Parts: sequence; C-alpha cells; structure tokens
Amino acid sequence: MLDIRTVAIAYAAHPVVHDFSLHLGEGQIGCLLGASGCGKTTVLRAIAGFEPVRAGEIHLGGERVAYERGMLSPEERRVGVVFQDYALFPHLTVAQNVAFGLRRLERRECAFRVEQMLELVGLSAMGARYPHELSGGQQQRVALARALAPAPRLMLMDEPFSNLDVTLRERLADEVRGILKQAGATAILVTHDQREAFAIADQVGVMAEGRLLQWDTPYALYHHPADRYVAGFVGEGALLPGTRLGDGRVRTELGTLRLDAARAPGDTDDVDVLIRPDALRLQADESAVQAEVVHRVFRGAEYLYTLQLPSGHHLLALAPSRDALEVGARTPVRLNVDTVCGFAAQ
Ligand SMILES: Nc1ncnc2c1ncn2[C@@H]1O[C@H](COP(=O)(O)OP(=O)(O)OP(=O)(O)O)[C@@H](O)[C@H]1O
Repeated sequence: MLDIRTVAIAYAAHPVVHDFSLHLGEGQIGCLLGASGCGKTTVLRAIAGFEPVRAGEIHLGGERVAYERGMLSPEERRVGVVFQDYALFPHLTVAQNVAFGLRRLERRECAFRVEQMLELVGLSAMGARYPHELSGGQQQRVALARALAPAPRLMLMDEPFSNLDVTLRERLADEVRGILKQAGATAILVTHDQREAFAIADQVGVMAEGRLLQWDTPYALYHHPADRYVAGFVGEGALLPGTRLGDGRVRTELGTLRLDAARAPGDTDDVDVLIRPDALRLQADESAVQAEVVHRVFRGAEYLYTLQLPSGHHLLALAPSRDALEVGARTPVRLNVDTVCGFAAQ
C-alpha cells in the first residue's frame, strides 16, 4: 500500500531526511519512532503531500504520488490525517465534524456513514455534542472517525496521543489499533513514545538524524536490534564486553553464549553483547557470579535493579518486587538466555 523508495527531503538548503525506504502492506499499521528532531514528521508530511521529495519516489496503492520532479496534491492522494491537536472544528457538532469530508455523498448516505463511524469509535451517543463538551480521549476518537469516514487509502497520524495523560496513552493506543484494524485501514503514525509504538504498530521504524535505522516488528526491534543505537533507544538493557571464540560463540563474564547469527558484528574479536533486564535471573544457585545491587527502582510488579559485576560492569535486571533485594545486597546472577546480540566493541 505504501512504498517509499530511497527518498531524500530537505528544507531549503538543509537536508533533513536521507536515503529513506520502507514498505507497508495493506491493512498494516506502521510507526516511526525516534528522538525529537530526527525527521519523523517530515517523512509523514512528504507522504501526505505537504512536502516535496528531492530524490527517490513515494508510491501509494501502486500509484506514484511523489518523485523528484513532481507530486500529487494531498487531496489527490486520498490520505486521512489526524493531527496532534485533533484540529476539530469547534463550531460544528461531533456528527458535523465527522461529516466534513463526506460532502460529496448524498444526505442519507452521509448520515449512515457518520453513524457507522461514530459507532466504530464508541461515540454513537455523542453526535450532537460540541468538541469542547468532550474529554481529550473522546476528541481524539472524533478526529479519528472524521479521518476514516471518507475511507482513505492511508491514515497518517502525527503524535495522536501526545496531548493525553501518560497513563491513558498505552490503553488508547491499543484501542485505536482495534478501531483501525476493524476498519481495515492502513496507517502510519509518528511518536517518540516506544510503549505507544509497541502497543499500536505491526511494524516500527527507528529513525535517527534523518535515517531509518531499522524497520521491523516490535519484537525484532527489542530482541534483535540492528545496531547499538537501536539497542539503546528501544527498551532497557546494558552492554557487556565479550571475546568471540570463532565458532559463533562469545565468552563473557556471565559465561559463554551464542551470538545472534542475524546480527553478526563483523570481523572483530571484541564485542559488546546486549543483555536485556528480562534475560537475568537473580538469587540463582550459589555457584553463579555474585553481583551487588547498586540501585533499584520500584515498578509495581517488579523492581528494576542496577547490578555491579565483580569486573565493575553494570547490568540491569528485572525481578518480582515481592522478593525485594536491598541496595548493597549481593546476589548470584545467571543469564536465562543462551543467544545474545553482539556489536563490534567501541
Ligand atoms: N519548516 C521547516 N523549515 C526548516 N527546518 C525544519 C522545518 N520543519 C522541521 N525542520 C527541521 O527538520 C528537522 C526534522 O524535523 P521534524 O519535525 O521532522 O522532526 P521530528 O522527528 O518530527 O521531531 P519532533 O518529535 O520534535 O516533532 C529538525 O531539525 C527541524 O528543525
């Protein structure tokens, strides 16, 4: 449905996005994730038709909509856009807002479509209200219904949850995922919140400085990051030095492990392996390596511990908060994985 091929985008003389390619299938939800200023919104604007491309091509549903010397207008692309601030019309009711993009439809057909959309987003009873009479989450769902009503080829959402309470975001992201899937929509959204990205998307792209570093499932991003930056940006964890043994294994302070074959760290013998907090078991048998708890953060069900190994290296570990360890306590630790990602040591 969406095919971006080696696209470059610039503002005047400033290149902002470089050599950017991705593919999103019909009915899939994609998400661009990255630090502030990395170019996420710029990519979204280019897909929508608000920004030209300097090189490469964008194809939507098999049709070329942007290339170096030309572009279709946003209307011609038939994309739906949901902005950060919802951009609802304050003087129109909820139903009139949703009907806004349906002016070409005959009246009865339009009313039917509005009803269908409000039902989809769970706001059937609110059609006669005005936006200011709704909560932030409800307004966001109206914006979604309005964008979905004309059945766009692609939905684009720029930080759709950023105005909402942090605790609500993950739940809403999951709810919106359900709505988009039920509507059979293909969508791409932008966020800097990885929990949100994981909750909503089938495919997530991590961007840094205008480049797409990895375009993958949330699971693969977490467990098989393409490089050190992605490893550090997505999820928690620490890098532990190791020495390659030449048979696809690596020796570390916590034992000998297999290296993830999909992420071979090149020719180097010195590698840093990625240890996620869920890969460590604390209070293991006494023969395991002894670590000291140097810090801990309460997470409710779990504590996130910072552990110091005898070498002085620090690791992060998650463990049930009921079996709490105090700062200063010593605990035997073991890895409960036998394959790890390794990156060339720096
Ligand atoms: N209209 C513009 N003119 C010139 N430079 C711009 C313009 N819009 C954005 N930029 C620059 O382009 C770069 C990418 O901006 P963009 O808004 O795409 O980043 P982002 O990843 O969406 O950031 P955020 O998460 O903060 O919204 C930034 O360095 C920004 O300063």
